[in-house]
Amino acid sequence: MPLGEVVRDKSDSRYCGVETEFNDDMPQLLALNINGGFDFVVSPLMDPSYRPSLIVAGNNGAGVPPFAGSDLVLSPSQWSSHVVGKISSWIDLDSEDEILRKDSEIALKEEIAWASHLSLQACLLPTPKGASCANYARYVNQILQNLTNMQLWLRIPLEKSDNDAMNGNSDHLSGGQVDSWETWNSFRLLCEHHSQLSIALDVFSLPSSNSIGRWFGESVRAAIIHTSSFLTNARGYPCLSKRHQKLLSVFFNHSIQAVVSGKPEHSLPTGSSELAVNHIDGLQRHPLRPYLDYVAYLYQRMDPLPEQERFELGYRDFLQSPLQPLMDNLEAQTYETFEKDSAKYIQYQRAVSKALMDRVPDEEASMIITVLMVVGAGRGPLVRASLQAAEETGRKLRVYAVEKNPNAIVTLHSLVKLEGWENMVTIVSCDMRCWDAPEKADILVSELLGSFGDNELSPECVDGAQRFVKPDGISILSLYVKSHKDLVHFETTYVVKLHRVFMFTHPEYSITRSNQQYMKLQFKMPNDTGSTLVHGFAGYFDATLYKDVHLGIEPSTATPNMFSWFPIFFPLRTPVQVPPSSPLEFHIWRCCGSTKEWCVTSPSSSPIHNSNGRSYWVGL
Ligand SMILES: C[S@@+](CC[C@H](N)C(=O)[O-])C[C@H]1O[C@@H](n2cnc3c(N)ncnc32)[C@H](O)[C@@H]1O
Repeated sequence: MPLGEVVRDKSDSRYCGVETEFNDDMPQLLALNINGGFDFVVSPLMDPSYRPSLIVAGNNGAGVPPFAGSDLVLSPSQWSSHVVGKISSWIDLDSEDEILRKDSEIALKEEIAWASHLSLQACLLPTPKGASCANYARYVNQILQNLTNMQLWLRIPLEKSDNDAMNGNSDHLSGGQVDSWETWNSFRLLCEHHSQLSIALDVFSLPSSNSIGRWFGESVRAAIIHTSSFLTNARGYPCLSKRHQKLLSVFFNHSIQAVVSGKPEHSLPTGSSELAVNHIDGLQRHPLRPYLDYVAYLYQRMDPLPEQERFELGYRDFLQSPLQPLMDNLEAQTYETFEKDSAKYIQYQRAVSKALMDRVPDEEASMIITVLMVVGAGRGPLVRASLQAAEETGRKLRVYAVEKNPNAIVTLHSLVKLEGWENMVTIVSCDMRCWDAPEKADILVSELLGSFGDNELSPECVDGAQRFVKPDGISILSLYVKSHKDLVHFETTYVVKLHRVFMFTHPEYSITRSNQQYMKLQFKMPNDTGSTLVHGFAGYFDATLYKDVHLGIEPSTATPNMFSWFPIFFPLRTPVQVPPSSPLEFHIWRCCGSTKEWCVTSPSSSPIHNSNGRSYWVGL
């Protein structure tokens, strides 16, 4: 699907389109570009000289808008897979000139209606012309209410002047400063963040990295790269600066497609193979082919997506309710997903091995039996990891597998039989908080962490189980911290440092530790970022299983290739706009039963979210 998600793969080249001029011979235009190697064309749908007022005045209302051919010139699948409609760029719905404004209103609706008739997947809307775009946004908003599947890509130049470099050609901000993000932000706010409104970024020279970073939190669908942005390499071929190259890789990583635009600006050296092969299968070589080849080269040289990221592709930016493993009984499918995450169990096995060696000296390995309890055993992967640790360290183990889900217990029983663990493993079908253990444990193994560490069943359930750990016993998980990061997008590597929020240790016998906690965090926006819109906060955890063996998803120390946990997202009901250099103050409370409440107090106050756990709580 040329206009669909870009799945990075060496065999997949469906990522690059081309912007074309008006051409009423659509079959020829398409053939030239598709045979020339492009995946889709961004093409005007209507003669650019058309103005509704002229037709109505001159033809007594009988005129037919001069569209690029009829719908019959291409097949429905060609229209929808290979054409992005480019809405006329003269359109200016906020013009002071009333005739132009009226013409713009009519033409915009006509062109969008035609594009819908053709079932195009997307239309490129022209860049808002002035500081005010209210009428343009009003019309687009009306259109969005009635669109079925089509996406509207608002064309926005990637530009932001530095504070001191006033740029006289600004059409966005007072005082001559340009920050095109502001234009986009105001437009999408007027359209209430409609999910079918997205962005096509026009890339010329590049602003600061911090300000570019904001765009990766937005729904950018295409990056339009102009031939004038290309440099010339030693062999005379077009190439991009290092910063542009890096930007393009990040675009590809965010499934943003490239579109080459403009006239060829590189006359290739005489005798080059490009010039020699100017006919392929009887067709003229595409004049923009060297630009496409260069973009293709950048795409192809990227490493293929790692297995884990491939697995996670379908989950990108998809909000899921956290699991409730105590209140609900998890399903087989969920356990199966956990069990595929071998990175997690390898860490547990390492931690149990270290604990066993600390607990039992080599000389006594054959005489001492260590009592290990897995609480929340599910279908047994931690039991298996523990037994493997015993085998690899030559220690003897007696395992209790405690699980409250009766369905998982069925699997545990058949696993024990199948693996011949009958003499080593006792299955206990019960809630760990009320189990009357027949003996005390040397090692307690648990894994009841949520994405934010404490937002599932730790620490409450694990606290409930520590009754049956020997006073000098070991808890594997022994410590976990949760950290916070402000966020505009799940994949954004954002510019502020992570902060530590809450910390829990196990076993915990101190009566002074309260599971109810409060933290105020202050983030400061860098001053070259421009304004940002904060939609919420991401939460991560990092856990020490035992000594130096850790497990976590906090990005700077994340356990490689582990996919059981995605970050948690604390949304803000209304996004908060944060000016550059301004502090962003966030408060979070951990209340009874791990319920969270949160709010922002600077630069402006939000309501307290999830007051009294009214919307989300963990059933304990
Ligand atoms: C996140 S799952 C992990 C399962 C298993 N350790 C794994 O890695 O696949 C947590 C398990 O703990 C169980 N559980 C939750 N609360 C429990 C409780 N209070 N007592 C016993 N089991 C509990 C759930 O039924 C679930 O099987």
